[in-house]
Amino acid sequence: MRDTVPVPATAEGLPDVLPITPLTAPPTVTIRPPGSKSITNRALLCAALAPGTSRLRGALFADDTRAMMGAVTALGAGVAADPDTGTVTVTGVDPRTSTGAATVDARQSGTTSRFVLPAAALRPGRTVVDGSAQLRGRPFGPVLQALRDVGATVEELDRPGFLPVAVTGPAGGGSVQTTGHVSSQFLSGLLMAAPLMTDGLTVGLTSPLVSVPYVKMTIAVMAAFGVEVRDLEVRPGAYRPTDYVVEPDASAASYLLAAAAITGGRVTVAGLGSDSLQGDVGFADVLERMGARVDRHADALTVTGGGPLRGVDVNMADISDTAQTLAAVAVFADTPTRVRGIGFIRGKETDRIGAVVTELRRAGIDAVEDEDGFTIHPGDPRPTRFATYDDHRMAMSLSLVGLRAPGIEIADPACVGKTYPGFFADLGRLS
Ligand SMILES: O=C(O)C1=C[C@@H](OP(=O)(O)O)[C@@H](O)[C@H](O)C1
Ligand SMILES: C=C(OP(=O)(O)O)C(=O)O
Repeated sequence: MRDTVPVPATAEGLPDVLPITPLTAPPTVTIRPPGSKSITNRALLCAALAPGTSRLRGALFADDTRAMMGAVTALGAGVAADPDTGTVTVTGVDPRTSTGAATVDARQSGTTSRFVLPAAALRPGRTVVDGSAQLRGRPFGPVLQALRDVGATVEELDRPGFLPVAVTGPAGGGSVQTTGHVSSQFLSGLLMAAPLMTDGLTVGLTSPLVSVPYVKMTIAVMAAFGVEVRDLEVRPGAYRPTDYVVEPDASAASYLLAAAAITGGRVTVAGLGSDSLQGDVGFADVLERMGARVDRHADALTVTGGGPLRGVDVNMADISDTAQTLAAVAVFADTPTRVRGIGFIRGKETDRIGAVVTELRRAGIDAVEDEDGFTIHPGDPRPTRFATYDDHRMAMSLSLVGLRAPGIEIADPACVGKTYPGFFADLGRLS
């Protein structure tokens, strides 16, 4: 066990441009993707707020979780990370007793920044939260307003509603209203800090909630650490230090399962069972609707391709991190695919609707941008160097096109380091 945070942050060693070689035969392979980013970052924060020592196993080691490890360290928790065994040992802190100045660099991580702001608002000390230029372009207004409403002082240090911000507590809690349609991460962050607010917290939503399964995941991880959420109400209380096992990442699994569907192979994702906490396992249901075979086991998920794929009309508001994956699959279907309900993904790492449509069009595919999603007409992609917009999901999704079409290259492949540093190594296991 090492006593710093020696986390491999990037997909080191990747070239500036990576050619993808089409598969010569359908793959039959079992792969265990790395730990879930979303569960790792929730468990890290709950553990950091629990008095005592918690141990996370199967945690993700990537740029986003490195950001959260750094963030909770800045709030005063102890973090000892061992990437070789996937174990993180966290020594919790009571932020309400923490008075010094602190600085958090959330890097590119939406979860880290949106989860840590309410936790930082528990501290009587002043915490500056900032991130990469990309994260500075993503919305924060709703959570900043909610923190003011529960008694914290919030200073927007640049543009109103954006990072960097300084937050000074303590946040007393009570009840607060916030929006649901921009990001579910605001609600998740408020809920995780809530038990340490003097009055607890009840959250009301002023607009429909997107990414609903992530809030259920928040409630499940909080429960594992001993805190109950009922009807978005949290009573004052304490987290319990816990040994916690992190599932493999279901969004990461979407690329591997999609690869099976488009190449007529069979891919089993180990460790993702039918009782997964992650909504993104539902991506397999979409592949099933398209004609792939899906076998669900207690501790694994298998997709088998082979027959023709039909286009689908699908609302992906619950599983929007897999929308770009579906765009790549849709290229190889027999009929068009329409994805709805995901207008909010224009505010992620990039405008994901505009980006995926632009890139597929550059490859000669008839892709159309809709206000709340996109439509992809099947076609034969021509050789193309895909731009990836510093968005890990652009790189991972568009590389799927190259498993069938010759001449596909991925620019800046190292951007996968945000959540899946070993992605291209795992993709190579398909050939
Ligand atoms: O809570 C989480 O762990 C996440 C929620 C989703 O974001 P939004 O709620 O902003 O859609 C998702 O896109 C992100 O990758 C992880
Ligand atoms: C949107 C994502 O991440 P985040 O919001 O946590 O930065 C993602 O991983 O696709």
